[in-house]
Parts: sequence; structure tokens; C-alpha cells
Amino acid sequence: MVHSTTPTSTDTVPPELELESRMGGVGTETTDRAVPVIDVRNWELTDEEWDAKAEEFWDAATTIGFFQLTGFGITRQEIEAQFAEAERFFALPGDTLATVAKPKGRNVGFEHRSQIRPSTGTPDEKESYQITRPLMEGMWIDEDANPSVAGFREASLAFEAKCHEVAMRVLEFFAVKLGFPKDYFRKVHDPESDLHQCTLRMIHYMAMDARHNVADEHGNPIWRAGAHTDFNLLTLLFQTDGQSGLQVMPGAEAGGDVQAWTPVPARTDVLTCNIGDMLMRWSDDRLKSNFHRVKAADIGVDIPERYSMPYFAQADRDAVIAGPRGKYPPMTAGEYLDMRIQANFGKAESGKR
Ligand SMILES: O=C(O)CCC(=O)C(=O)O
Ligand SMILES: [Fe+2]
Repeated sequence: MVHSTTPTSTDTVPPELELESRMGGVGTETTDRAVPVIDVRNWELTDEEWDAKAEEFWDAATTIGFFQLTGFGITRQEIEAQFAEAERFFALPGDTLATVAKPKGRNVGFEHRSQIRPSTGTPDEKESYQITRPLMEGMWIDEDANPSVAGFREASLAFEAKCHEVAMRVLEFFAVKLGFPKDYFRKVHDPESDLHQCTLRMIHYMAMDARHNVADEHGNPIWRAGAHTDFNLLTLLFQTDGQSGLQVMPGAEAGGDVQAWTPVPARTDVLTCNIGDMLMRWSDDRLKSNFHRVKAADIGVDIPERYSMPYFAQADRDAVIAGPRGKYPPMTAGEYLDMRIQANFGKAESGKR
């Protein structure tokens, strides 16, 4: 995938978007590619082991762009507890959820069937709630008035902090392999900064009954999440046992005629990770941000609900994205994000946080 060489222009369509708009078809499924599994042993690694892990991360990220972690330092109990928080949250009445509605152009708050992907042109069949630390004013549910979610804010922020630490540790491998200091990416993902942009998202894909689970006029299913790449540096995706649907496709093949998608079975104790567009640009396109989507199983059957939780590590708005080889002109993470949001979602969404 080629990135725009006119990064500050908001009138041109970035190649990522042009490609994404051709990704809406069903395609085929393949289990031929493997998503590598990397065990980081609770981060207790000798220097030699760390160097060997760095090679494993680099191999995965320069090829399929997806990898899975085990032993990453967040327990199954902690993950299940946060999924339970998410379930209680989405069970709140609609008018209560509307008190924390997502403002346009900001990755924060609650949205319901509102995210339209350029690949599909239809809203994703899901609802979500996003936490971005500096943007939370007025974005928390009143827990006194809604005791079913008592403790949600504290638990979610604690979980978010754990995700942040995992993401920063993974980014250390890429920093060193790219020739930067080990803490290079950590320094530009500062949770204390007003310009911090990392986001924890809880997603609820609603159940569908067979009568509503129908194909459109092109034979396409209703998409839970249409095909896309992520805008950020690194995504950590928590899934829950048996609630599958995620499929991935390496970018190099995405432009071809046959689009073959690889399912990533859902497991609570495995953390699925992918490279995003910002890290692809920051690595002069060596690390691959790849297409993925969430497909409800077959058309015409009842589909159970599904929960997932991605954590998006996204550099602070004032961080300057400049690859070591200088392939692209430097631009800030804020400018980059505005460009992508503008291209994907139109003028109304850009220029705001
Ligand atoms: O829910 C999932 O499995 C994937 C979600 C995703 O790709 C996203 O929110 O960017
Ligand atoms: Fe994604």
C-alpha cells in the first residue's frame, strides 16, 4: 500500500482510502496464512531473549502485519472483568447512553450504528464506547444515578492503563529495530499530555435474527465492521472465547482480484495485534498496516451478539511522524489523523478533537 505524498492537502484522496473503497466484497476465505503467536513471558526476558523477540515482531509486522501475544501481563480474569463492565454499560437504556454521545470528529463517547466505512458505504452493525483520556469531560455515565455501572469509570481507566503499558512495550521492539531509542514511541504516547490520543474502545455487535440477516443486492452480508485499516500506530484487540468474526488480509494482496480473508478465531487469553497506518508511514512503509473486517457468519441464520475491545495506540497530536529513511515529508500525528478523518468521513468530522 502506498501512502499519500501530499500529506497536508485535504483535497486529494489518499491511496489508502482509494484502496479501501474497493474492499467491500465478500471475497473468499483461506486458512493458508498463519497469524504468528509470540509469547512475551510476562515481559521477563533476558537481553538475548528480548533481541530474539524483536526479530519475531519484525518478521510478523513486515509480512502479515498481524500477530498474537500470549503472556502479555493482563490476566484472563482482568479481561473477563472488563468485558463484564462493557456488557453492563451497553445494557443501559438508550436515553442514558445518549448522555455520553460521541461528538463528531472525536474518538470518545457512545455511538450506535453510526460508523460508515468507505469499503461498504453502510453503517457498521455495532455500537461502541470510546475512552480517550484528555477528552472525557462530560463523557462518563453518572454512576450514582445508574448503579448497574457503579465502578465502570475506575475499572475502565485501570484497564486502559494496562493496555497502554502492553502497547508501549511492543512499540519498544519496533523502535529499536527502526534505529530509534527504545523509549522513542513511549515518549510520544504520553497519558499526561492534553494532546494524548490513545483510545480504549468497547464494542458490542448486536445479535441478528435470521429474518434480518439478509444479503444486499450485491449478495453481500450485513457487515459488523466493514473492511478497513486502522489509522493509529498499533492496535491491541481483545476478543472473547467463541465470539469470532474477525478476518484479516495482508495489504500487498488487497488490490488483487481475488480477496482471500483469513479468519482469526476469538480467544480471551490471546491478544491480537495489528500495525496501523501511522506506524506504516513512520517506518517508511516497512511495517504493514493491513486490512481487516468483522463478518457475521452465514447469511440467513441467527447470529449471536459479540463483544470486542480494541486499544488504539496513537501518537500525541504534536508528535512528528518522520521515518528514519525520510520516505515521506514529516507531519504531526494530529495533521495525519485530520487528513484521514477528513478523507473518510468528510469535512464535518475533521479539525476537532
Ligand atoms: O471487533 C473486532 O474484532 C475488530 C474491530 C476493529 O477492527 C476496529 O474497531 O478497528
Ligand atoms: Fe480495526
